[in-house]
Amino acid sequence: MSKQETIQCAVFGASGYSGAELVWLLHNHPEFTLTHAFSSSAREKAEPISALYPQLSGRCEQILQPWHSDLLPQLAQQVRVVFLALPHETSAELAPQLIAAGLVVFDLSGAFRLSDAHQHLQAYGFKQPKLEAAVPYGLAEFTQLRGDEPLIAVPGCYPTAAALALRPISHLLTQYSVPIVNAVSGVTGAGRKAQLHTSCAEVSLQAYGIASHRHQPEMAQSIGREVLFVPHLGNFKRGILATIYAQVQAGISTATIADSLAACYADQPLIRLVDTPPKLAQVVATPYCDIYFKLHEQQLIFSVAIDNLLKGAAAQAVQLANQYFRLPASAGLLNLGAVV
Ligand SMILES: NC(=O)C1=CN([C@@H]2O[C@H](COP(=O)(O)OP(=O)(O)OC[C@H]3O[C@@H](n4cnc5c(N)ncnc54)[C@H](OP(=O)(O)O)[C@@H]3O)[C@@H](O)[C@H]2O)C=CC1
Ligand SMILES: CC(=O)N[C@@H](CCC(=O)OP(=O)(O)O)C(=O)O
Repeated sequence: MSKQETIQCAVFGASGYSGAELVWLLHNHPEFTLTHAFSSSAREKAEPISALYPQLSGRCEQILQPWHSDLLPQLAQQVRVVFLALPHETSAELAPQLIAAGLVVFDLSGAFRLSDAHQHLQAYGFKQPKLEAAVPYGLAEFTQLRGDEPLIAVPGCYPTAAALALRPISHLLTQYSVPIVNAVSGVTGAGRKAQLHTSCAEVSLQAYGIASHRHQPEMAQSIGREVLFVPHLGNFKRGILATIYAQVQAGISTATIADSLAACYADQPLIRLVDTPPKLAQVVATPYCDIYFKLHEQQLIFSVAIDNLLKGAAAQAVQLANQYFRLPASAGLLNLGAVV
């Protein structure tokens, strides 16, 4: 494919953490060309993304521009695909306009992840816009995109880690097992906007949102059974380490679990089944999800690691776009490092 024939795309929320990672991935992608990067605080004066992220100086000088709805007809002519790395409610408002203009939207927010409108309202505090077609929930390893969907909901960071461990073995759990997901995230999970309680110097490893986080219903929907979720915030920059406990049926062996995971992920290049509990350092700045498990009597324990901004956000979105356009799952995702 010559550069002329690449797929033109745009990023909204490009000044934010997930948006900046998207810009970097798309800037380097062999089959996509990033033509527009929007940021709500971009001034009329053109400013390159390297003004916000100096580590990109000389490597990516993508201009950040402000968005006005007047730009939509022109954008729809120039671009096929749009990635939204925006607050949930902003995505909910913008995505229907982009779809109506004929664009394909990969939404990194939670605006369209929950299929139950009441659950969505409870979790997010605003009504989900009604769309004509059902929105696929894009846990990449478990989603078959046809390539004609107008909107794809990219899963949340914590639910990605939990579901990649639990989905392949869910049928081996006891009927009433309610898996417990304890996960620790770095502060980039809270986004770039400065807030005292997520500032690295203020944070000291702490649980929050116990059994009430909006990702709990998302995990339950993805896994197909109730879960108990306890997120924690750690004073490190990026990465999620999830420890997951679930009860398997009597007689299930280590080999059965290993075989289920191996069969499920045999052709999935971004899942690594590992023999020792993963360290965050081995996934940070990579698009991988590393999964380790141990069976102790009937208790199955997983240790799972992802980079929240990559496999938990930008890299998974690009992986889904790869699938949408029939490209290899890992196209443009390996050997790049990260921005933030
Ligand atoms: N951080 C993470 O680990 C993950 C994040 N996500 C989701 O991705 C999305 C982006 O998150 P993240 O990158 O962390 O967030 P950031 O806070 O880092 O960035 C948010 C972006 O949205 C823009 N923005 C904020 N308010 C508005 C508005 N009213 N109108 C238009 N643009 C606006 C900001 O632009 P500006 O600053 O220029 O105004 C910024 O570019 C969220 O929906 C989040 O839930 C999903 C998975 C993981
Ligand atoms: C550490 C931290 O604050 N993490 C965020 C979750 C990450 C995120 O942005 O949420 P989505 O995946 O739903 O988009 C939180 O708990 O709200």
